[in-house]
Amino acid sequence: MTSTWVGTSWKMTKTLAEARAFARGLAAAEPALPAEVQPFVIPPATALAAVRAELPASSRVLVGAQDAHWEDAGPWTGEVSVPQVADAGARLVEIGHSERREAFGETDERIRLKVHATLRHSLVPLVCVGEPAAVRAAGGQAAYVAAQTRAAFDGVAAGTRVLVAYEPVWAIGEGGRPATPDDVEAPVAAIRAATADLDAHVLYGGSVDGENAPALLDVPGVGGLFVGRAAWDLAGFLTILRVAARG
Ligand SMILES: O=C(CO)COP(=O)(O)O
Repeated sequence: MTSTWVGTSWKMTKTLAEARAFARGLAAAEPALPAEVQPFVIPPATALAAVRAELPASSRVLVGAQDAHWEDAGPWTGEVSVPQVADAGARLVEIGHSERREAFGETDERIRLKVHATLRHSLVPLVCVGEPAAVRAAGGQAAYVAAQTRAAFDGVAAGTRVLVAYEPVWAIGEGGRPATPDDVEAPVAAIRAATADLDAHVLYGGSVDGENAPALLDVPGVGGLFVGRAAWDLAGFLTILRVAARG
């Protein structure tokens, strides 16, 4: 995976009409997008199939799910499984975002099970790791993300293709402080060491925008960006895709 990966999770935003409009616009812009950038979009589950349907069959844009259960089917009210999101058009499954770890009790063990479920169905896991502010204040960030990464990929076969997003919790969302390249370098090196036997591609996420994107992409070991708010409108996403190609 040598290209620069640039994607957005819409989290819990967008109606179907808004999702379709974004996807139509992205499809129209795609022929002019830089070939060295691999775009991806992670809509809410309600819009997954619609976004995929708006993109041409030949589109390079990959669509992902924000989460998926570790079992293939069964009495799990409110959940969706990997086969279901694959059926809706997902090629990626985001797993272990800090919002899910914090608000929905996502544990390292569940994340590991979800990684294995994703791989069982030949989708690519996008595992999010990142330290909370208190861990950063104590200087423990590299060890913390290395442990999260090792736990997530425990038992995964050597050479397996995976994505990891380094997303420090204190850098994400409203009130987040964007990480500096210095903040990012050691944790990314730790993630890369923890995935040395895998075909891993490491992204940075947390308050990315068109201004800070080039410097973050220059950090050794960073192979892309995972963007929330700044890419929720199409113009913002296209800006970051173009900036990433220039880096
Ligand atoms: O959590 C993120 C991507 O998963 C980042 O969100 P923001 O870019 O809105 O800080």
